[in-house]
Amino acid sequence: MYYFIVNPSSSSGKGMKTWQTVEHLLRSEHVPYHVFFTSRKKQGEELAHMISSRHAPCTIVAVGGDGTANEVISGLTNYSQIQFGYIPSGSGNDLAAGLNLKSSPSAALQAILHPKKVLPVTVGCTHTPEKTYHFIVSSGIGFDAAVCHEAVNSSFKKLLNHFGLGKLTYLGIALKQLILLHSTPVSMVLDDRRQFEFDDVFFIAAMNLKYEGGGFKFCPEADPSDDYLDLCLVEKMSKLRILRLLPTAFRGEHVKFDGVHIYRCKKAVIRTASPLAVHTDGEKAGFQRLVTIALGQEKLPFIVA
Ligand SMILES: Nc1ncnc2c1ncn2[C@@H]1O[C@H](COP(=O)(O)OP(=O)(O)OP(=O)(O)O)[C@@H](O)[C@H]1O
Repeated sequence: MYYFIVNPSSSSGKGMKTWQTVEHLLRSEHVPYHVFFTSRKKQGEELAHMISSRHAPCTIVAVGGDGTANEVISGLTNYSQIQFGYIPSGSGNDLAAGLNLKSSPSAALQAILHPKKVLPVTVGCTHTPEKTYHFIVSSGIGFDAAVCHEAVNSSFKKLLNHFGLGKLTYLGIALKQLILLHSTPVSMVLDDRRQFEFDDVFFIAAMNLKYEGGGFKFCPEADPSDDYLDLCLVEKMSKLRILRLLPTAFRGEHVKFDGVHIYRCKKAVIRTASPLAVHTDGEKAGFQRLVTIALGQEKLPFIVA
């Protein structure tokens, strides 16, 4: 049985149109399915938990943006008994880009109905003193997270989505956030043994996939099935230099800049001198001075082709 969890309001209403296309195809192929629509935050997580604990074995499909995929994945249990599918209809769509998923709803659905490749994907966990959050794309602290915090309720995002340009939201807000940008001392321990101290850091992005923020290829070598997180740490530099760096990050060429460091680890403990914004898959995870970002143990069977 196929269970669909649909965020109708993703990408400013595009989610409903995407679902209508998908439903038409399901009916024309006489595929048995159940559909649930989310109407508020966190409902995707609750639905995913209910379906995976009561109805496995089954295929669970999220229809929406990266935030919806994040909620559904956060709620899933019984990984060995389910297959996860994703039909992108969001603003940024970094998850689809990172896994090379089909972007058209009909092609994405065909891949889910007739899977040729199911990738065992490791899900990440960001532990804060209050709560543990999950992520599949990335989790970050500092500048990139401040951009995500603003993008979540942005009317600019709604406007750009209206013209099919939602991806540019993050770049636009990033340019604005540059004005507010500040750095902080950071101490970081990787895998309980490699210790680093930095005087001034703008942000750290822990990447399971290559892209975040609507296409910034912060960790060009990130691979969701390799059991490692790739970290991109950007030290303080002039704002003019950041302005030059950001566009190169779309091609992953920012790694050549002095002050940009790439690490690979299974666990990162990050302490900052002042509280900084934290995100998981673009969703808010508060302001924190201490986070532990790590990969989980289990692998989620993710239909990728
Ligand atoms: N019916 C709803 N109305 C408003 N918000 C919803 C609804 N259902 C879910 N949400 C919330 O909307 C948030 C954003 O949704 P989603 O990520 O799918 O779309 P998006 O923001 O357009 O895309 P992206 O994350 O790729 O930028 C999710 O965190 C989810 O909790």
